[in-house]
Amino acid sequence: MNKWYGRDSGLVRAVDEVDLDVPAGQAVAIMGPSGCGKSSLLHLLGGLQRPSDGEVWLAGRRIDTLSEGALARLRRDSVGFVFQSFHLMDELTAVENVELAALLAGQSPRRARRRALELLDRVGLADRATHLPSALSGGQRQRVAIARALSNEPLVVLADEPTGNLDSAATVEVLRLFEELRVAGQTLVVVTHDARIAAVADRVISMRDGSFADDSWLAGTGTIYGGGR
Ligand SMILES: Nc1ncnc2c1ncn2[C@@H]1O[C@H](COP(=O)(O)OP(=O)(O)OP(=O)(O)O)[C@@H](O)[C@H]1O
Repeated sequence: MNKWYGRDSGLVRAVDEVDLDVPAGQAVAIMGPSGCGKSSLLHLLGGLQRPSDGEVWLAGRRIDTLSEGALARLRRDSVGFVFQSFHLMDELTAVENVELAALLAGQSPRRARRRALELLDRVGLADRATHLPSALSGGQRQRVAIARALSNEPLVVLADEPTGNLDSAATVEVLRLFEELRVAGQTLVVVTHDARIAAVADRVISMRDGSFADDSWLAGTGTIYGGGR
């Protein structure tokens, strides 16, 4: 698939002829210098952007041709997003942030609350459930964001520089969580500059100028991304 921005002499080939299969349960780290297309690729995988050319298949379903509404539902119900700057709602407590995502994904209020509390417990923040994000450390905020990303039981968690704003100790906390998710069989795609995250991934892809310069894994049968060709 391709993602181009601009045109003519201003054309940027942000994602250039990339062919990616990700089997269920694989933890993938995408690395590479600034501007090589990592975020653009992640946005294509999450249905946040459409490819300029080519197809995106998620769990056997072609997603790049979905309507805006269907794409929004797919993101809400099937994808967990984690961002560098957390993107929590400042006026909601930790548990409310997680709960809201579960409610939006269609869970009943009672189930959404129970699931939110379970997830906060899973990320080690049961005792911070009623704190506002402003009363949490960066690492704690990112762990709330990871709990939120899991609230819809996503097919895949997509993370864009999840430790980019964290100090070393907080990075280790988040690293430990990703490792737990990987062991639990959660499919993960993480864009990162952090070699420590890459070290716990099953597969490391290095990008250069929109293409894969290196891929530590030899493609087999695709079941999460790919499989549509
Ligand atoms: N909306 C846009 N319009 C025009 N060009 C864009 C747009 N988004 C990204 N680009 C360009 O596409 C290329 C890839 O950008 P992208 O953000 O995917 O790279 P990245 O590897 O994630 O970078 P970083 O590590 O700095 O976040 C860059 O040259 C960037 O300037």
